[in-house]
Amino acid sequence: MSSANPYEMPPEHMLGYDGAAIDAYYSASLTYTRQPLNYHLYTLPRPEALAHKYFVSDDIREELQKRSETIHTTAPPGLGLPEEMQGYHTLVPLEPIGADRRKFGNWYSMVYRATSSTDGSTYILRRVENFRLMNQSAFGAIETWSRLRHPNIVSVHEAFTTRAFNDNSLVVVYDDHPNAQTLYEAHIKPKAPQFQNGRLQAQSNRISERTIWSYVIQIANAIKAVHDAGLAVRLIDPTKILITGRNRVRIGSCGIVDVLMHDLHSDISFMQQDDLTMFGALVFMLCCSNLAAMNNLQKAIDHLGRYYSADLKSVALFLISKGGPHKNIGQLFDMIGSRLLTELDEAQNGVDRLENELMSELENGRLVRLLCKFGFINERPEHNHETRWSETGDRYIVKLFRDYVFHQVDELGRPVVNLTHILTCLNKLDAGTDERIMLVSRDEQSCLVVSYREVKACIESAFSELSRG
Ligand SMILES: Nc1ncnc2c1ncn2[C@@H]1O[C@H](COP(=O)(O)OP(=O)(O)OP(=O)(O)O)[C@@H](O)[C@H]1O
Repeated sequence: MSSANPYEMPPEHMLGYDGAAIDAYYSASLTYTRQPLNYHLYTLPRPEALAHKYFVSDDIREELQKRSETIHTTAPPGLGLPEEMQGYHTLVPLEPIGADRRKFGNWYSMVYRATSSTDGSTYILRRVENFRLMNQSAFGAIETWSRLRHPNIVSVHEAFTTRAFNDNSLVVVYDDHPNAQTLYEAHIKPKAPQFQNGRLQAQSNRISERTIWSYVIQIANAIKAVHDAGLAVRLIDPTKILITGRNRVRIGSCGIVDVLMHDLHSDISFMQQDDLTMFGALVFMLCCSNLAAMNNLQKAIDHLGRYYSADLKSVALFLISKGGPHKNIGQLFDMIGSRLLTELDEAQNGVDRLENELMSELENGRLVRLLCKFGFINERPEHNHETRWSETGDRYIVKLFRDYVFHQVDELGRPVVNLTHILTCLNKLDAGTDERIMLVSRDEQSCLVVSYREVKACIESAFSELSRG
């Protein structure tokens, strides 16, 4: 009896995967029009009671699909962007060109997504315009940053200067988190009013206490890792912290200030103290939904006290207080107490949820392999000088089975388009069950009763004949 497990089959039975046939470094000149995707193309609403799922849930699929679409978006022509630069191509600006621009210290900066020619992945390039590097040692900190990997920090890859933009630009390269939003965009930027109950109503930006704690814990965790590595974040601002998934925040733009301010030799512990103050200001800005919250501290404290817990207020005040040289990020964790456990619970629940989602996709690859085998065999115009190879012998049964799976019609002659039928048939075929089915030819002149086990054997023998050829 043949094995029911496709992974135990000898290699020639496995479907070949030719990595070289796929161009990972897709051509920069490739432009095409994207058709809007129907994200729910192949899932119908299912009764909740059906515990077993075949596909990952629609909202996760849609989110991941949108990220993938974002990665493949190209820039409109005529922006005058460099074609290629230090191993990166297909640059796409992530901010509107020519819009109102805030300065990054003394400099203007611009953010692009670009594809690496080395590994085919996309990265984020933050370019600082008109920056002249005086001393190569300014890149020293970038090396330390690039070794720091942390779940709440956008990883730094490398930095270089370039004249590709027709000026002297500094470029720092970061991990790409497609469709990330900054904390500013998500929580502070005023939202357009919306119609509710027939009236145009202002949208509140207030963040729940639970979410604020989650942000505080994640950012504190990142700052601790940075300080432990002997570095300082130096830029903690709602426009530079990204939300990269559900509730997940990461500090972005790390390392850039170290290069820009390299000549101003500051004491690291002083800069680390500064991080805590910036972090405290961030908490006030988020709680008040206002970038300028620190301009009127008393008002900000009153607001925080009115809408949030006393514990959160203590944390914010601790961070902005002049605590002396011994004040450090570790002390914050003593104040957070059991909220850390709540965060841990949530994170673990999140992993469980995703693992369950992953389980539902587990079988897809197996079924695709089976479908590919069908594709290799059915309607093959010729094999071994036999033009009717795919219509004769075992292959005839494979053809009838293909019709049984895909080409059934109902009593009125309408196509049966039922995914469950296909999945059931393919799973029984893969398992090689003894259940018997009746296969009927299209002209209804011949009729065969066969078991799934027999059909499976036919497919295996036809496929191995092809693989040997
Ligand atoms: N690592 C990253 N991955 C994905 N998107 C990113 C990344 N870093 C930045 N972005 C996106 O790029 C856009 C521009 O970033 P930027 O930091 O310039 O924000 P900004 O709000 O425009 O700030 P500023 O006004 O200071 O330029 C933001 O929408 C942000 O979500």
